Amino acid sequence: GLHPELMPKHVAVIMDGNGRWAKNKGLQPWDGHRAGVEALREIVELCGKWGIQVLTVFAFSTDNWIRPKIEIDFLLNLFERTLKSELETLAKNNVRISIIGDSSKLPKSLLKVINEVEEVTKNNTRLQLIVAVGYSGKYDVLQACRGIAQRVKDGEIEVEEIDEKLIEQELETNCTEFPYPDLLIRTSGELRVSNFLLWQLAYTELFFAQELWPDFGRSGFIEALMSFQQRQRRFGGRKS
Ligand SMILES: CC(C)CCOP(=O)(O)OP(=O)(O)O
Ligand SMILES: [Mg+2]
Repeated sequence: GLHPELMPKHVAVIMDGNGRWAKNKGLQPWDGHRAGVEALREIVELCGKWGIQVLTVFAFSTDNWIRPKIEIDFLLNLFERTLKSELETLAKNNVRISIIGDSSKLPKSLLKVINEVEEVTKNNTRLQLIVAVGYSGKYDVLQACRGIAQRVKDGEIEVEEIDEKLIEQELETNCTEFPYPDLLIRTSGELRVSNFLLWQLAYTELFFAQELWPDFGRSGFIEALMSFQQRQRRFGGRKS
Protein backbone atom coordinates (compact mmCIF):
# COMPACT_ATOMS: atom_id res chain seq x y z
CA GLY A 1 0.00 0.00 0.00
CA LEU A 2 0.91 3.67 0.06
CA HIS A 3 3.23 4.98 2.78
CA PRO A 4 2.01 8.39 3.99
CA GLU A 5 5.55 9.44 4.91
CA LEU A 6 6.78 8.77 1.36
CA MET A 7 4.06 10.81 -0.33
CA PRO A 8 5.42 13.26 -2.92
CA LYS A 9 5.05 16.94 -1.94
CA HIS A 10 4.53 18.19 -5.50
CA VAL A 11 2.90 16.15 -8.29
CA ALA A 12 2.73 17.40 -11.90
CA VAL A 13 0.33 15.86 -14.43
CA ILE A 14 0.15 15.98 -18.21
CA MET A 15 -3.55 15.16 -18.71
CA ASP A 16 -3.38 13.55 -22.14
CA GLY A 17 -5.76 11.31 -24.09
CA ASN A 18 -9.08 13.20 -24.01
CA GLY A 19 -9.36 13.15 -27.81
CA ARG A 20 -8.63 9.44 -28.19
CA TRP A 21 -11.01 8.64 -25.34
CA ALA A 22 -13.80 10.49 -27.18
CA LYS A 23 -12.89 8.94 -30.55
CA ASN A 24 -13.03 5.43 -29.05
CA LYS A 25 -16.61 6.19 -28.04
CA GLY A 26 -17.61 7.86 -31.30
CA LEU A 27 -17.76 11.24 -29.53
CA GLN A 28 -16.29 14.66 -30.28
CA PRO A 29 -12.92 15.77 -28.75
CA TRP A 30 -14.72 18.22 -26.48
CA ASP A 31 -16.71 15.37 -24.97
CA GLY A 32 -13.31 14.01 -23.95
CA HIS A 33 -12.35 17.34 -22.39
CA ARG A 34 -15.64 17.40 -20.46
CA ALA A 35 -14.87 13.90 -19.14
CA GLY A 36 -11.34 15.09 -18.37
CA VAL A 37 -12.67 17.64 -15.91
CA GLU A 38 -14.29 14.84 -13.89
CA ALA A 39 -10.96 13.00 -13.82
CA LEU A 40 -9.19 16.14 -12.58
CA ARG A 41 -11.80 16.66 -9.88
CA GLU A 42 -11.12 13.14 -8.56
CA ILE A 43 -7.32 13.56 -8.53
CA VAL A 44 -7.57 16.95 -6.77
CA GLU A 45 -9.72 15.33 -4.08
CA LEU A 46 -7.23 12.47 -3.61
CA CYS A 47 -4.29 14.90 -3.38
CA GLY A 48 -6.11 16.74 -0.59
CA LYS A 49 -6.94 13.46 1.16
CA TRP A 50 -3.40 12.05 0.94
CA GLY A 51 -1.55 15.17 1.98
CA ILE A 52 0.07 16.01 -1.37
CA GLN A 53 0.83 19.73 -1.07
CA VAL A 54 1.02 20.90 -4.71
CA LEU A 55 -0.62 19.60 -7.88
CA THR A 56 0.41 21.24 -11.16
CA VAL A 57 -1.64 20.18 -14.21
CA PHE A 58 -1.05 20.90 -17.90
CA ALA A 59 -4.44 22.07 -19.19
CA PHE A 60 -3.55 24.00 -22.35
CA SER A 61 -0.15 24.48 -24.00
CA THR A 62 1.15 27.41 -26.02
CA ASP A 63 1.37 24.76 -28.76
CA ASN A 64 -2.34 23.88 -28.51
CA TRP A 65 -3.35 27.12 -30.25
CA ILE A 66 -2.90 25.32 -33.61
CA ARG A 67 -5.96 23.14 -32.86
CA PRO A 68 -9.33 23.74 -34.64
CA LYS A 69 -10.99 26.95 -33.46
CA ILE A 70 -14.11 25.07 -32.38
CA GLU A 71 -12.07 22.94 -29.97
CA ILE A 72 -10.12 25.91 -28.61
CA ASP A 73 -13.30 27.93 -28.06
CA PHE A 74 -14.82 24.97 -26.25
CA LEU A 75 -11.74 24.50 -24.04
CA LEU A 76 -11.50 28.19 -23.09
CA ASN A 77 -15.22 28.24 -22.29
CA LEU A 78 -14.86 24.97 -20.33
CA PHE A 79 -12.06 26.48 -18.23
CA GLU A 80 -14.21 29.54 -17.48
CA ARG A 81 -17.33 27.54 -16.58
CA THR A 82 -15.37 25.03 -14.49
CA LEU A 83 -13.48 27.69 -12.52
CA LYS A 84 -16.80 29.41 -11.77
CA SER A 85 -18.66 26.23 -10.81
CA GLU A 86 -15.79 24.80 -8.74
CA LEU A 87 -14.92 27.98 -6.84
CA GLU A 88 -17.17 27.19 -3.87
CA THR A 89 -15.85 23.60 -3.60
CA LEU A 90 -12.23 24.74 -3.82
CA ALA A 91 -12.83 27.37 -1.13
CA LYS A 92 -14.63 24.84 1.11
CA ASN A 93 -11.79 22.30 0.71
CA ASN A 94 -9.12 24.89 1.52
CA VAL A 95 -7.58 24.59 -1.96
CA ARG A 96 -5.56 27.49 -3.31
CA ILE A 97 -5.79 27.70 -7.12
CA SER A 98 -3.49 29.66 -9.40
CA ILE A 99 -3.12 29.74 -13.16
CA ILE A 100 0.27 29.94 -14.91
CA GLY A 101 0.90 30.66 -18.59
CA ASP A 102 0.79 33.39 -21.20
CA SER A 103 -2.51 35.14 -20.50
CA SER A 104 -2.12 37.60 -23.39
CA LYS A 105 -4.21 35.44 -25.73
CA LEU A 106 -6.92 34.45 -23.26
CA PRO A 107 -10.42 36.00 -23.52
CA LYS A 108 -11.12 38.87 -21.12
CA SER A 109 -14.01 36.94 -19.54
CA LEU A 110 -11.68 34.03 -18.67
CA LEU A 111 -9.05 36.41 -17.29
CA LYS A 112 -11.72 37.94 -15.06
CA VAL A 113 -12.69 34.54 -13.63
CA ILE A 114 -9.03 33.58 -13.18
CA ASN A 115 -8.33 36.76 -11.18
CA GLU A 116 -11.41 36.15 -9.06
CA VAL A 117 -10.66 32.52 -8.15
CA GLU A 118 -6.99 33.33 -7.44
CA GLU A 119 -8.04 36.17 -5.15
CA VAL A 120 -10.74 34.21 -3.31
CA THR A 121 -8.51 31.16 -2.69
CA LYS A 122 -5.13 32.86 -2.17
CA ASN A 123 -4.97 32.20 1.58
CA ASN A 124 -5.99 28.54 1.42
CA THR A 125 -3.33 26.16 2.70
CA ARG A 126 -4.35 22.52 2.31
CA LEU A 127 -3.52 21.96 -1.37
CA GLN A 128 -2.11 24.31 -3.99
CA LEU A 129 -3.62 23.55 -7.42
CA ILE A 130 -1.64 25.16 -10.25
CA VAL A 131 -3.33 24.98 -13.67
CA ALA A 132 -1.09 25.67 -16.67
CA VAL A 133 -3.14 27.45 -19.35
CA GLY A 134 -1.39 28.91 -22.38
CA TYR A 135 1.76 27.63 -20.73
CA SER A 136 4.90 25.90 -21.96
CA GLY A 137 8.31 25.29 -20.48
CA LYS A 138 10.03 27.28 -23.22
CA TYR A 139 7.58 30.17 -22.76
CA ASP A 140 8.39 30.11 -19.03
CA VAL A 141 12.18 30.14 -19.48
CA LEU A 142 11.88 32.86 -22.15
CA GLN A 143 9.73 35.18 -20.01
CA ALA A 144 12.12 34.60 -17.08
CA CYS A 145 15.12 35.57 -19.26
CA ARG A 146 13.35 38.76 -20.36
CA GLY A 147 12.48 39.59 -16.76
CA ILE A 148 16.06 39.10 -15.59
CA ALA A 149 17.52 41.04 -18.55
CA GLN A 150 15.18 43.95 -17.79
CA ARG A 151 16.26 43.97 -14.14
CA VAL A 152 19.94 44.09 -15.20
CA LYS A 153 19.14 46.84 -17.73
CA ASP A 154 17.31 48.82 -15.03
CA GLY A 155 20.40 48.51 -12.84
CA GLU A 156 18.39 46.57 -10.26
CA ILE A 157 20.77 43.59 -10.34
CA GLU A 158 24.28 42.83 -11.58
CA VAL A 159 24.93 40.01 -14.08
CA GLU A 160 27.03 38.28 -11.40
CA GLU A 161 23.95 38.09 -9.17
CA ILE A 162 22.08 35.87 -11.64
CA ASP A 163 21.97 32.45 -10.01
CA GLU A 164 19.57 29.46 -9.86
CA LYS A 165 17.58 31.09 -7.05
CA LEU A 166 17.02 34.21 -9.10
CA ILE A 167 15.88 32.17 -12.12
CA GLU A 168 13.48 30.21 -9.90
CA GLN A 169 11.98 33.51 -8.72
CA GLU A 170 11.35 34.65 -12.29
CA LEU A 171 9.85 31.35 -13.49
CA GLU A 172 6.04 31.06 -13.28
CA THR A 173 6.13 27.92 -11.12
CA ASN A 174 4.19 30.02 -8.63
CA CYS A 175 5.12 27.79 -5.73
CA THR A 176 7.83 28.94 -3.33
CA GLU A 177 7.66 26.05 -0.84
CA PHE A 178 7.88 23.09 -3.22
CA PRO A 179 8.89 24.50 -6.64
CA TYR A 180 10.18 21.22 -8.04
CA PRO A 181 7.71 18.44 -8.85
CA ASP A 182 8.75 15.16 -7.20
CA LEU A 183 6.64 13.14 -9.61
CA LEU A 184 5.41 13.83 -13.15
CA ILE A 185 2.57 11.64 -14.44
CA ARG A 186 1.67 11.58 -18.12
CA THR A 187 -1.36 9.60 -19.25
CA SER A 188 -2.31 7.98 -22.59
CA GLY A 189 0.94 6.15 -23.16
CA GLU A 190 2.81 9.05 -24.77
CA LEU A 191 6.45 9.09 -23.62
CA ARG A 192 7.37 12.75 -23.91
CA VAL A 193 7.34 15.97 -21.91
CA SER A 194 5.70 18.06 -24.70
CA ASN A 195 7.11 21.40 -23.60
CA PHE A 196 5.57 21.22 -20.14
CA LEU A 197 7.59 22.44 -17.10
CA LEU A 198 11.26 22.18 -18.17
CA TRP A 199 13.65 23.80 -15.67
CA GLN A 200 11.48 22.55 -12.83
CA LEU A 201 11.62 18.90 -13.97
CA ALA A 202 15.41 18.64 -13.53
CA TYR A 203 15.18 15.79 -10.98
CA THR A 204 11.53 14.84 -11.21
CA GLU A 205 10.61 11.13 -11.24
CA LEU A 206 8.66 10.29 -14.40
CA PHE A 207 5.67 7.92 -14.53
CA PHE A 208 3.88 7.08 -17.79
CA ALA A 209 0.36 5.68 -17.43
CA GLN A 210 -1.40 3.80 -20.22
CA GLU A 211 -4.87 5.08 -19.29
CA LEU A 212 -6.37 7.87 -21.36
CA TRP A 213 -6.83 10.88 -19.06
CA PRO A 214 -10.62 10.51 -18.58
CA ASP A 215 -10.03 6.89 -17.47
CA PHE A 216 -7.27 7.84 -15.02
CA GLY A 217 -8.60 7.69 -11.50
CA ARG A 218 -7.91 6.36 -8.02
CA SER A 219 -6.35 3.04 -9.06
CA GLY A 220 -4.13 4.63 -11.71
CA PHE A 221 -3.04 7.34 -9.29
CA ILE A 222 -2.22 4.74 -6.59
CA GLU A 223 -0.12 2.80 -9.14
CA ALA A 224 1.84 5.96 -10.01
CA LEU A 225 2.36 6.88 -6.35
CA MET A 226 3.45 3.32 -5.43
CA SER A 227 5.98 3.39 -8.27
CA PHE A 228 7.25 6.74 -6.97
CA GLN A 229 7.57 5.43 -3.42
CA GLN A 230 9.82 2.57 -4.59
CA ARG A 231 12.31 4.83 -6.33
CA GLN A 232 15.78 5.70 -4.98
CA ARG A 233 16.29 9.41 -5.63
CA ARG A 234 19.99 10.36 -5.71
CA PHE A 235 19.78 13.87 -7.28
CA GLY A 236 23.04 13.17 -9.12
CA GLY A 237 24.77 11.77 -6.06
CA ARG A 238 25.77 8.20 -5.22
CA LYS A 239 23.87 5.86 -2.94
CA SER A 240 25.90 5.88 0.31
C1 LIG B 1 -5.84 20.27 -23.75
C2 LIG B 1 -5.38 18.97 -23.15
C3 LIG B 1 -5.75 18.81 -21.71
C4 LIG B 1 -5.92 17.83 -23.98
C5 LIG B 1 -5.44 16.47 -23.62
O1 LIG B 1 -5.98 15.50 -24.47
P1 LIG B 1 -5.78 15.57 -26.03
O2 LIG B 1 -6.80 16.46 -26.62
O3 LIG B 1 -4.35 15.91 -26.38
O4 LIG B 1 -6.11 14.09 -26.45
P2 LIG B 1 -5.42 13.23 -27.60
O5 LIG B 1 -3.93 13.26 -27.34
O6 LIG B 1 -6.01 11.85 -27.43
O7 LIG B 1 -5.78 13.88 -28.90
MG1 LIG C 1 -2.71 14.81 -26.72
